[in-house]
Amino acid sequence: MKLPDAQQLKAWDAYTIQQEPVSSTDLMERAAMACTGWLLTHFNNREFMIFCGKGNNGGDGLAIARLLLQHGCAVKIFLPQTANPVSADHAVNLLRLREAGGNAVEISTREELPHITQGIIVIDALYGSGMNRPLEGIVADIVNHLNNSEAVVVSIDLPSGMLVHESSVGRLMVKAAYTLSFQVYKLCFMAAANAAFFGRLVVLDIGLHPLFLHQLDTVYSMTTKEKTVSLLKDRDAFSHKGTHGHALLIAGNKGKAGAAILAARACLRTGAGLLTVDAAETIIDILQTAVPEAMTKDRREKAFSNRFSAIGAGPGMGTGKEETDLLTGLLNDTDQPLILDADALTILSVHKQLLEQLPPGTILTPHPKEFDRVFGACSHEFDRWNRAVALSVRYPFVIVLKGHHTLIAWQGKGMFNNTGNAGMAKGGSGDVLTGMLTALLAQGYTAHDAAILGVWLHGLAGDLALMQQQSLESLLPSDLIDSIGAAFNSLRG
Ligand SMILES: NC(=O)C1=CN([C@@H]2O[C@H](COP(=O)(O)OP(=O)(O)OC[C@H]3O[C@@H](n4cnc5c(N)ncnc54)[C@H](OP(=O)(O)O)[C@@H]3O)[C@@H](O)[C@H]2O)[C@H](O)CC1
Ligand SMILES: [K+]
Repeated sequence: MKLPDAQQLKAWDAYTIQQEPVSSTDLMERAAMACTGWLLTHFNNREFMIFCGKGNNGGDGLAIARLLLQHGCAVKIFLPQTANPVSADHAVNLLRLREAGGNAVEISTREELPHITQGIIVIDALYGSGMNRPLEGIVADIVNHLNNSEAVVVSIDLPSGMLVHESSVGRLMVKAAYTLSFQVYKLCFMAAANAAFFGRLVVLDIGLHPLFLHQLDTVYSMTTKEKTVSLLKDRDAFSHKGTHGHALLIAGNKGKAGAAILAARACLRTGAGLLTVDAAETIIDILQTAVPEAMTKDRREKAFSNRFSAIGAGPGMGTGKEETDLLTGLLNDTDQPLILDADALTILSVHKQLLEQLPPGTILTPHPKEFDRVFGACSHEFDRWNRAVALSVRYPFVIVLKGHHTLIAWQGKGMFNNTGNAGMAKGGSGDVLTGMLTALLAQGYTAHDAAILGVWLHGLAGDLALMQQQSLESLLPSDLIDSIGAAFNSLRG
C-alpha cells in the first residue's frame, strides 16, 4: 500500500471527483458517512462535541454533525474563528447543518471555550492534510483545552497539527484516542513519536479511485499480505537438503551463546537446507547441544570456503580484533551478499571504509541507534528514514531499519512492515530476524524479497505467538522461533 504525501492526497481527491465522476460535496458526504458509521458503532448513545476548522476537514466535521443529529444523537458544534477562508464544501455543509436544525457556535476567545464534561466524545475536525503551519490563536487554545481534558477525542483523517509527511516533533497537536484516516495509512502514522497523538488508527474506505493509487509513484509504501504471499516460493517435492542452501552464521561468543542459538534455530526453522555456525571455541559444545541440526566451525580456523549460499554475521559475535579481522577478511574474499547485524554493525561503525566493500545485495539490519552509529546521528525518525532511502540509492544494499514498523530501504524506496507487536521489543528478537533472513537468502531469495518476507514472517510469528498463548510481557524470542512454522502456514493460508 502506497503512502501518498499531502499534495498527492489532494490530487487523489481531484482525480476521483473527475474520473468517477462525483461532486466534491458528495465525496465529502461519503467520507462523513464512513466516519458516522464508525462513530455510531463504537459510541452509540453518547454525546458529541465537534470542533470544525474552515477547510475541508472542518467540512467533514459539519457533515458528520448533521448525520449524527439525524441519528438522534446530542451534538454540539464549535467553529473557531480564524483568518483563513472558508472552503466551498465547508460552506455547503454549514448550510445543510443549519437546515437540519443544527447550531454551530462560533468561538474566538479562550473564555468561550466550552466545558468538556466526562463521557463526551470530542471530534477533532480542525485541520487535516491541508495543515501547513503551526497552530496558533484560538485553534491552539482549543487543542490545549482538549489535550488537558479527560475527553475521548476522535480525530478526523489526522490529529489536527500533525504533518502528513514530515516530523511533527515539538509541534502542538491534538492527542487523539482514535484517528479515522481516509482510505490509506499515512507516513506520519509510521512514526513512534506520533503514536501517542494518533492513538488507535482506523483506516476508512471512502471510495477514492483505486487507479490513481495504482499509477502513483511514492517513495514510501507499506507491505501488504498480498505482496508478501506473492514472494513466497514453493518447496519442491523432489528437493533435497542441498537444494535449500547452506547458510553460515558468524555468531556467538563467550557469554553470548544465546544469540547464536536463537539465530541458528530461527535459520533452520526458516528452511535453510544446511547450517554452519562459526562461533568462539568456548561455546561450540553449548551450540551443538542446543542446536543439534547445525554444524559448527571454530572461529580460530580462519579459512572460509565459498561453499556457503548466504552468510549472516553479528548476533553475539563480539567486536574484538579477531572478529574485526574476520569481517574484514570476509569482505576481501567474498562477493556473496551478507547479512550484517548487531556486533557486525558495531565493527562497521568503527571501520566505515568497509561500507564501500559490501557486496551488492547485502542486508544491514540496524536498530535506530546502530543506524546512527554507522551513518551519523539523525534528528528524528523522518530524517532517519529519508537517510536510509538515500543511502539505498548510493549503495547497493538493503537497509532493514528495525522498529514498530520496520523500514526496508532499497533502491530509493522505503517499505514499512505491518506485522509484529510490542512483546517483541526484547533482546534476542533481532537475532531471530538475522537467522531468518540468512535462511531466506540461502534459499535463493533476492535480498529485497528476503527482507520483505523475513521481516513480515518475523512479525507474524510474534503476532501468532501472542494470540496462541503469550502476552506482550511474556513473549520471548524463542516463542517467535516456535511460531515460524505457523507464520509460513498462515501466509500460505
Ligand atoms: N483527499 C481526500 O482523501 C479527502 C479529504 N477530505 C478532507 O479534506 C481534508 C483536507 O482539506 P483541506 O481543505 O485541503 O485542508 P484542511 O481542512 O486541513 O485545512 C484547511 C486550510 O486551513 C489553512 N491552514 C493550514 N494550516 C493552518 C493553521 N495552522 N492555522 C490556520 N489555518 C491553517 C490552509 O489554508 P491557507 O490558505 O490559510 O493556507 C488549509 O488549506 C482532509 O484531511 C480530509 O479531512 C474530504 O472531505 C474527502 C476526501
Ligand atoms: K483533524
